[in-house]
Amino acid sequence: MVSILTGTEATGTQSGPWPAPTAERPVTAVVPVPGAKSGTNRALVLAALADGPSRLRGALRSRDTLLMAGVLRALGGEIDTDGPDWLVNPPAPGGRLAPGAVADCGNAGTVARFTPAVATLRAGDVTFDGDARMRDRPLTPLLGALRELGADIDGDRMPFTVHGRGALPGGEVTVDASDSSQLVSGLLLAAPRYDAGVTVVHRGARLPSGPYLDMTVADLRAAGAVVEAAPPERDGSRRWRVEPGTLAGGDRAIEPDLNSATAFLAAALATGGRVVVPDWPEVTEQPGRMLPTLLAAMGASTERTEDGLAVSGGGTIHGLDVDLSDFGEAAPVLTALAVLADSPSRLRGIAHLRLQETDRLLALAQELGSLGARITVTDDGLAIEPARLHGGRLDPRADHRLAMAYAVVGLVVPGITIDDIATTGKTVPDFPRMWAAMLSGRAG
Ligand SMILES: O=C(O)C1=C[C@@H](OP(=O)(O)O)[C@@H](O)[C@H](O)C1
Ligand SMILES: C=C(OP(=O)(O)O)C(=O)O
Repeated sequence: MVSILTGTEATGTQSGPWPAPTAERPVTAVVPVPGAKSGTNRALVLAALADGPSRLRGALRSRDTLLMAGVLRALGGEIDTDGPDWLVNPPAPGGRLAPGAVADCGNAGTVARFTPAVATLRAGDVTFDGDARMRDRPLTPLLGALRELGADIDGDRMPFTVHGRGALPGGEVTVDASDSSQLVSGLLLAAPRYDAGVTVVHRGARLPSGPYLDMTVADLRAAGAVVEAAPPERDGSRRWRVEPGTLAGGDRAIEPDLNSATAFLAAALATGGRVVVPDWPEVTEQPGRMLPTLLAAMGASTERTEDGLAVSGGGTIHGLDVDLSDFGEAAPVLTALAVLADSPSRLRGIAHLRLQETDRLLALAQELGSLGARITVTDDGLAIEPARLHGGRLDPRADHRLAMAYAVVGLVVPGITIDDIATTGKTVPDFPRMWAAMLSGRAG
C-alpha cells in the first residue's frame, strides 16, 4: 500500500490558519525555486521504463513527485528519493507485481494520467485511486484509449484496476483531450514500450496546455525515443506518432519550476520591488517562459541578467486581456495581480481550470469576491474589475496555486488569513519559509 502524503508530511509545513504577511516595504530578494514538477514526473516515468538505471539531478521533492515515486514503486521500480539526486532502477523484465498493489495518485493529475499506461506493461493487477477530487477529474478518455490499444482495465474513473499483461499491443487511437493535455501525454510517455508504438490523434473542441505536449515530445526524444509531432490541423485536431523502441537511462537534470516562481515574481510587481529568480533557463518547454511578457503587460519591467530573471515593479499594476490556454497555471496569480490593478482584466481560454485541483474559476471569484473583488466567471475564463479590497479568511480549497495567489494579495491587503497553507506542498516544499525569506530579503 502506498501511503498518502499530505502537503504537511511531504514538506514539513504546518497546516492551520496562516496570517498572510503584509509587505512593509517593496520586496527585494533573490529567490531560488525548486525543481519542476512536470520535469520531475516525466523523468521518473521515463526512467522507470528505461533499459538501465537513471540519476535525476535537481528533482522536486513535493507531494506530487513523492506520489509519483510511490506509484512507480508499486509498479515494480526501485526509486531512492533520500538524497539530493534521485536514483531510479527499473524493474527487471518478467517480474510480477505484488498481489493487491495500490497506486495512490493523491490529487496529482500527472500521476493519475501518466502511470496507468505504465501499469499495462507490468504483469499483475494494480488498483488506482486518489483524493476525492481526483475521482472527479477527467480520466475516462485516457482509460478508453488504453483499452482500444489492448489494455484490460476495470472502470472508467477512479478507483479503477489495470490488469497488466506485461505488454500492450499499441496502434492508433483517437482521444478528446479538450479537458487536459495530460490525457495525450499519458498515452505517449510509455509508448516506446508498446509492441507497435502508438499513433495518437486528438480531436475535440480545444487542446489546453500545448507546451506540456511539446515537453512530453522533447523528453521522450531526449531519452532516445523516435517521435513525430504534426502541427495542428485547421480543425484543431493534432497527431503524434511514437515508434516502438527502447528508452535510455542515464543522468537527467531537472529545470527549476517556473510555475513556482510565479507568485514570487508577482510579489515584485505587487509591492513595487525587485525579485530575481536564478537559473532561469535560456530555452525551455515550460509555459512559464511566458511570464516575463505577461508581467510586463501588467506593468513590470523584466530583465535577463547573469543572475537570472529579474522582475521589477513600478508601483502601479495594469489589467490585461490575455488568452492563457497554453499557461492556465498562471491564472490564479495573474488574477491576484488583476484584483490589485488600476484597470479591468480578461483571462480567456481557461475553461479547463474548472476541472483542476478545484474549480479554479469559481473558487477565485468566490474567495477573492469575499474580500470585495469584482470577478465574473465567463464561458472560458474570468473578467475582473478594479475594486477596493478588505481583509478576510480565504480557503484555498486544497489548491496549491490558489493558496500562493492569495499570499500575493495578502502582501498589499492587510488582514488576510489563508487556511491550510500546507496545501502549497503539492509543488513547493515549504512555501511559508520561502515567502518569509523573500520578505526579509534573505536568499530563499
Ligand atoms: O503535463 C503536465 O505536466 C501538466 C499539464 C497541464 O495540465 P492540463 O493539460 O490538465 O492543464 C498543467 O496544468 C499541469 O500542471 C502539468
Ligand atoms: C493543474 C495542476 O496540476 P495537476 O498536475 O494535478 O493537473 C497544477 O499544478 O496547476
